Amino acid sequence: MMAQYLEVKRLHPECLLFYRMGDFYELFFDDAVKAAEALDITLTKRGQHQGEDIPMAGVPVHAAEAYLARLIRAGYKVAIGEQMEDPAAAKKRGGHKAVVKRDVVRVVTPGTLTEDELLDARAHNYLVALAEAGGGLGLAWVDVSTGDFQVQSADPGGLPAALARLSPGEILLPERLLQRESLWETLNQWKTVLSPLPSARFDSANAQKRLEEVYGVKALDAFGSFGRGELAACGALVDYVALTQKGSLPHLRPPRRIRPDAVMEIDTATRRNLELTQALTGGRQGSLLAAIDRTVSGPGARLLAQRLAAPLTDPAAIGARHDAVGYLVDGEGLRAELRERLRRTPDVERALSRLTVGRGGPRDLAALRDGLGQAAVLKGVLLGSDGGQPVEAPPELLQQAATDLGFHDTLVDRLTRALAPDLPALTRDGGFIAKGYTPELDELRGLRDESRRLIANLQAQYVQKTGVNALKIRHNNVLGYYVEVSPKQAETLQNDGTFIHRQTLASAVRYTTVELSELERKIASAGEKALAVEQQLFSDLVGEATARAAEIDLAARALAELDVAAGLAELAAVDGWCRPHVDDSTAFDIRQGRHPVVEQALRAEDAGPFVANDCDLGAESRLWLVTGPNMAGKSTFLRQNALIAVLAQMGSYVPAESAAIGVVDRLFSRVGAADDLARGRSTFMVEMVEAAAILNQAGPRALVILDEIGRGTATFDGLSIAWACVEHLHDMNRCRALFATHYHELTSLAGRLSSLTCHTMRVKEWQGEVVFLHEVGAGAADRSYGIHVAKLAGLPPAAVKRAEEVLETLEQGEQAGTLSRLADDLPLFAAVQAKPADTGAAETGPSEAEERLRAVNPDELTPKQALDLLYELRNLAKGEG
Ligand SMILES: Nc1ncnc2c1ncn2[C@@H]1O[C@H](COP(=O)(O)OP(=O)(O)OP(=O)(O)O)[C@@H](O)[C@H]1O
Repeated sequence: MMAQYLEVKRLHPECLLFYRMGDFYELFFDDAVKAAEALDITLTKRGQHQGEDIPMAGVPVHAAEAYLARLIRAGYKVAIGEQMEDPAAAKKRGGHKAVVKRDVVRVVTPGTLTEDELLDARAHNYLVALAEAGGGLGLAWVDVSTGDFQVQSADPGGLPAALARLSPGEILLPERLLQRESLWETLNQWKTVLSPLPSARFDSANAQKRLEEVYGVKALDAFGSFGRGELAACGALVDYVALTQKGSLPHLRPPRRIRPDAVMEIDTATRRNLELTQALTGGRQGSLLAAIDRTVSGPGARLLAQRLAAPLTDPAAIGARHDAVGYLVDGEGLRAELRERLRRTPDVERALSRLTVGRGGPRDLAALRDGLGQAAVLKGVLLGSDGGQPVEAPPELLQQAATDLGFHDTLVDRLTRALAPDLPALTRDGGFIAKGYTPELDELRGLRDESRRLIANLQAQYVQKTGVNALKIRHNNVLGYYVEVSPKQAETLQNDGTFIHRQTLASAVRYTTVELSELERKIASAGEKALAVEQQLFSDLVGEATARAAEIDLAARALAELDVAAGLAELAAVDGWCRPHVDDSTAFDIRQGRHPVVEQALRAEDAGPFVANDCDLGAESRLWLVTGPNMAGKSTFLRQNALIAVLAQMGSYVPAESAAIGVVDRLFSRVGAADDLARGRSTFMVEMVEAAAILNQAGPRALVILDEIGRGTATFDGLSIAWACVEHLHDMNRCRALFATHYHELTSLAGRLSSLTCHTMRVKEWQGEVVFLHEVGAGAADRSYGIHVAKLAGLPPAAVKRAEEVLETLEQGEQAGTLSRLADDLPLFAAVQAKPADTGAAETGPSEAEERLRAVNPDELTPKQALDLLYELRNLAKGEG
């Protein structure tokens, strides 16, 4: 047996091997040690290998799913090694020593799950493949549980944002890409989900053949024109799915090619900062997704999350989504009806996928029956053909959904007639085919039930014959059916030739009879035959359903589309959101915008109304400098505008009175400071890396949100960096931007930079207290009120008083110092010079730092070199000071 084990294990070295032994899956050697630790189960030993004890751990088969889930979550892959024959068959083959044949029937990996128990109903689980061929990178992804299959080209620069958008469960890549320096940083972020494979598996020519074979086409052109990198990625993906499912490929839609510029590019840091699908605290709670999700089905929730993660850039496509939402905002009755029905619609996508890989059960067929049944009704509701209110014709997207819902009457009807009212989860024990569906099954079942009645008759007959009233016919798994009497009564039966003795216990004596054995045989064979018939009917039904996989899948997607549109419409109608106008301009004019998450939080806490604010980043005021005290709402204001852009472009209405937005192609945000200790970076370093990414990449269609850049370092450093960033954004990037800062000195830039305008969060001082109005007004703040916030936070009175004294002294000093002159000169350099000027060093000719600076050509510097230079300059300045 060990030899067999080692052979199976040799073929799956990267997996933990679940080796089936009777009612348990056993793990041996290192696998046992790892599993025992991850699952908190006992580590024992069994036998010896090369003179050493073999460590062993096991999980019961009936509870294996739960253990699997935990191992997958802990990042393991698991190969399931099943017994491929009956132990009796093995014995027949080779006597007592024969080992039951075993083979791996499936490899469970984080990216290839299909079971509901292992998946989150409301989130996609993407398996991603990254490949390189013909000098380009290709990125393909598939959700095996739904068959959604897409592909795009990528470059090392755009890869981080694409991966952040997909948030993969598992990433396949050729081993050699692990060594690629330009990808190292990106891949390192995802290292827990990487599955490196031999590079030969990513061959684009093989991939093409493989895909043509899978989709039964002669050329792939019908699906789009794919680059070689894209082909290689698709091929590797399909191969891996087939390999892990051991040949039974689930239904996969033909790969859909996405143009990288068809979606708004949002990098990892921005997604995190804006809490799009996950709050900073980790969960979904508190994220934008949670705040806008009014969907009522799993597929709807998944599609919503997918859309939020990938807002569009094509105004026409965005407008089409707005049309669908708008139609359902107006049609209140229709919306209510759709949502009520969708709520009762099961997850057709995932049921279909399980059925196609041969892992489905009777309940999955029922899901198709109910889901497709609802689809037919929904179609009628949508097109007004159900006798409801005639409404104006639905917009294109909803028309398309109605068409895609299709006609499935025959299948639904068949399933309705075939399935029993109460369904078991598994086909194993039968009992899922309805009475009356086939005469053959009814007859076998009748025979089985009839035989049971015959047994009761027989018992009555024996009671009469023997005069023993307590005589019973019973059944157990060892003896089968038997006649049982108490030892006292046994004598009566002993003398009757009919009864053949089987067993004597302290409390009972058991017999069989020829008639009883005969009946038993009949019952067993009727039961067996009935089960076989049921299982055959099951696979017929599954075959019938999977033959229509493409149409069913289309209907499933249409259901999700309807759920998303109706959910967004519900949100817009109830919370008073407006339809944004999105076009190709560079406008950004939000009137009375609100932050959806903060607004909901305030409402939940009954903490007063949310104050709406305007934001117009038109050509004259592309760059807004927002100052204001702590706690006045700067961050909220900045984020709300970014979120409104995301919502508008994903196809949702927005929390505002009106919104006109020229398509944003890239969104950047640097909000708040967070350490990244795992990667050995300080808060300041993280901040600078993110700022560098923005200044290097933001083009004229980008939207940039910068909150308190530079606050993680000494005042002068910070101010200088912030200053330089504002100038760079204004002159070089020329994008729409909101820049919040505590450095009031920056407001003096307004005079020099034509498209920069200053705004401030208004506060009122009232009876010595500060009241935050959360209102954005023109102008600049004159004070930070930091000490006021410290007081609110409960800093001891003595410390507050002392802080006020220190502030007063500092403010007097500042007026006399060089700082106030800062705005008059070339600003960044003035800050660097501030210290030497104090000590009179400036009079002795250009300093070393100045010399160094003159030798620099900023346009040729990489961000890293710029940062190094900054440190160098500071050290020089320190030396000179
Ligand atoms: N427009 C608004 N209407 C009502 N309440 C608001 C508004 N904006 C912000 N608030 C409230 O004020 C709190 C602080 O807001 P926010 O964090 O945006 O302030 P901030 O100015 O960025 O502060 P800091 O400078 O300390 O980071 C929020 O948690 C919210 O409760």
